[in-house]
Amino acid sequence: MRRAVVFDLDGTLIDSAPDIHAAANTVLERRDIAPFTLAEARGFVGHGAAVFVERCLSARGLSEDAALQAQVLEEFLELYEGAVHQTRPYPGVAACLDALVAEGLDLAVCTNKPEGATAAVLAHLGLDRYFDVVVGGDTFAVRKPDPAPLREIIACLGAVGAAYVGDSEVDAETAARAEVPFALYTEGYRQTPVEELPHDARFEAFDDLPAIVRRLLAAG
Ligand SMILES: O=C(O)COP(=O)(O)O
Ligand SMILES: [Mg+2]
Repeated sequence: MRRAVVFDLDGTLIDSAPDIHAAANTVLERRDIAPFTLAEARGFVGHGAAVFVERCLSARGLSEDAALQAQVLEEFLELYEGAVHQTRPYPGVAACLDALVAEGLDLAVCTNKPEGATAAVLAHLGLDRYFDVVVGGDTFAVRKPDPAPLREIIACLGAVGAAYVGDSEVDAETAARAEVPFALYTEGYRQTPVEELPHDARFEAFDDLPAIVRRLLAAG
């Protein structure tokens, strides 16, 4: 009986906001558009690169300019794949993934980050070897919070039980719609108070996740 743990990426396995922030500001500054703080940029992450750029421009009153939006997105995506310099896994991530693999679980990633940037950062950090399936925001026609990518991953792994681990509003909604138990990592990019986000378990340290996963999979 195969069982799987599917992870969100940005704000869950890795703290990538500093690189996303730097890439965005580089593109905006080329056009004399005022840069954002790290906290502001972090708050725009969650629905993929296109929505991230839309949110940046809309915060500067530039949401009506479709041509500008397309150019900024194109330049942002060019920088995004190499945006790995400041990105780090959260503390305890590798040891946690080792422990889950040792328990015989299949691991996968379901992120809204573009597929190319996802592959690049996972390889850069040596995390790619853990995952049997990796789905990005542009892998399918739909992305989270549509439940289809998560469901597709679980079907593709042939898993009879699964848990989803993520940090955000998007992840909580995805898990609920896919009817998959959800563990919320509380140290990521969520904007909503923890109590207001539906979750089956929550954790602030990756050391605690193997026991949580065991409990969620036993209950499912
Ligand atoms: O890149 C994003 O907007 C979100 O990425 P995530 O789904 O891994 O949190
Ligand atoms: Mg996330």
